Order: sequence, then structure tokens, then C-alpha cells
Amino acid sequence: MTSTDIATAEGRGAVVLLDRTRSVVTPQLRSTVETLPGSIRRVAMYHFGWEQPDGTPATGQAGKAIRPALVLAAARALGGDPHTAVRAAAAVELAHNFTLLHDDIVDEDPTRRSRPTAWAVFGVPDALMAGDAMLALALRLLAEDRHPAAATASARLAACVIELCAGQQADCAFEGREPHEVTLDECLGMATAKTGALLGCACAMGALYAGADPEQVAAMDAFGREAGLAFQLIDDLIGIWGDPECTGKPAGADLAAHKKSLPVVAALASGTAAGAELAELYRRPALDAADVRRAADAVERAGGRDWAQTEAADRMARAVQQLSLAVPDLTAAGDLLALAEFVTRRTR
Ligand SMILES: CC(C)=CCC/C(C)=C/CC/C(C)=C/COP(=O)(O)OP(=O)(O)O
Repeated sequence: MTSTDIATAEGRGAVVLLDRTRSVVTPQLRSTVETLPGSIRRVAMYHFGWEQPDGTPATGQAGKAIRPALVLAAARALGGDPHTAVRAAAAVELAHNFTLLHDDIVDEDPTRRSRPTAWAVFGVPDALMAGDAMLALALRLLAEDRHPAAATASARLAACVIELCAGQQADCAFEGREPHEVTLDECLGMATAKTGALLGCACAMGALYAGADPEQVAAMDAFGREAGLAFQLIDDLIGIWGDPECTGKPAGADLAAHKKSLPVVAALASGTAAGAELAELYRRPALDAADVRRAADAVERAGGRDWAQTEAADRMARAVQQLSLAVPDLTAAGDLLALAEFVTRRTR
């Protein structure tokens, strides 16, 4: 296999690139997860869709693999060999899945990737421990990697996970505040930490594995963060208006959970009558299906949906600007551009 086989989607789009990434990274990911002991292994194998809860084989969705694709594509864009970054790509995906396992517990989400969440099947303690073990696996993969960039990449991933935890903590703290008390700037900062940081870290790790200089690594990180914020904005729109067939979650799930997502906070901050209507709905302890539809309509009328779409496009423009600092000849960065474009037009 050549480096072209593993990280290029030129002319074929991000879907092909993500497929190729999964075909290269999944064997590393799976063999790493299979080293886990007993019931922790069982939970992790179920979470990735490789096994049923009883341990029999399954063919469920394992995730889109956006972050490992970014690692490989960033390495390639800067002249590195993506094959040398496969462990790093698997490490980033493990860290991402640690956050998903914990996030589902915190949010009490019943479904992920169109099946019951790990905590809903195995209970909170087992899902919690499987998440912890996944993070340890990520760091072990890097510790055992003999690539010269592995130690720096490991420190970067650890710092990123701390930032993710701070972002998640801020998100939880927002839930306990009155609707109008959360500002849009606070919310953008939270989303950058909770989501943007890991996409930035994935790009920076790819750059490190390509032997890039510190300025290029920083620009790659900034590219990933901006693209990550666009990704979160689209995720928030999907959380309100996503098709349950595609998302595997009930319509308006984020509104029913009173989430102060970016379109919601933009609507609440709009000073419009629709924003006030939304605030009134959010003060109710529980929203039925009709309330959820009214809340979605209020977000739209208050301009939250349009704002999020415009902001996502703006963040993508900033991402491309940063990318051009890391890779002045953007024709070498076609895969990264394809992935960035993919995250803003995805439906799940
Ligand atoms: C510390 C802690 C618990 C932090 C929580 C961070 C967190 C879960 C942020 C949300 C990020 C996000 C949009 C995930 C979906 O990714 P995706 O659509 O790429 O998922 P996939 O892998 O299923 O495709």
C-alpha cells in the first residue's frame, strides 16, 4: 500500500477518505481494544459496534472516523507518510470515544450511533470504567510508538483532554443557569474547548508526525479548532432539526433536554419576542413533543438557526485561512479541505 492509498480523496470526496481511514485505522483500534480485560473489554467492543452485549459479533456503526482522518490527512499535507501516523490516529479516536462514553452518562443519553448507549446497556460504573480505560489505551499507544514525534504528540493529546474536560464542565455548569444568563461568547468558548480542541489536536498531531515546524503545527491546530467549531455548530443544528432516521436520536432531543446549545443561546440573546418565548419554554421543568416543536420554531424565528449557519460558514473561512498558513500551496491540502467541507454538510 502506498501513502496515496491511505490518505487521499482527491476528486472522490471525504466519504471515500473516511472509508479508507476506517479500513486502515480500525485494525489498530480493534486490536488495541481487544487487550482490555473482562467486562471492560465487553463494554468497549459493544460501544464500537463490533460485538453485541452478549459478546457475539456485530456489525454496528463504529463512528465516522473524522479525527483519525484529520491526523492522516494533516500528515500527508505536510509531506509526511500517513502510515507512520496510524497509531496516533487510533489514539485520537480512542480519546474521542472516551469522551463519548462519559458524555452519554453525563447527559443520560439513551442512544448513540443508532443503538442503546453503553451505560444504558451495562450500567454507569462499567461504562465509566470503559471510558477511563480507553483514554489509558490512547496514551499507551503513543507511549509504545517509536516515532520521534510520539512523546510530543502524547503530551499534546493529554493537554487537549484536559481542555475537553474543562469544556464539558462549562457545558454542565450552563445547564444549571437561567436561560438568559449564558452569553454567546461563553458558549463559543465552551464549544471550542469541548469539540474544537480535539479536532485541532488531531491536525496538530498529523503535523508533528510529518516533522512540521512549530508555526505549521500551530496553524494546523488553529485550522482544526475553527473547523471543529463549525462541526459543533452543525451538530447543534442537527440536535434540533436532524432527521431521527439519520441521527438515531429523537427529533429535537437537545431541546427536550433543555440544552443551551449555540443556536439556542443565539436565540435567547436575540432580544426578540421569539427569544422570550423560548426562555419561557426553557423554564418549564419538562417539555412535551408539542413544546419541543414550539421551541424549535422559536429558535428559528429568533434567528438562532440562521446565525448558526452563518457562523459555521464564517468559521470554515477562518479555518481555510489558517490552513493556508500551514500549507501555502492549498492543492496539497485537498483531503483536509474535503474533510472540513464534509463536517459542515453532514446530517448525522
Ligand atoms: C470530557 C468529556 C466527557 C467531553 C465531552 C466532549 C464531547 C462529547 C463533545 C461533543 C463532540 C461531538 C460533536 C461528538 C460527536 O462526534 P462525531 O459525530 O464525530 O461522532 P462519531 O465518532 O460517532 O462519528
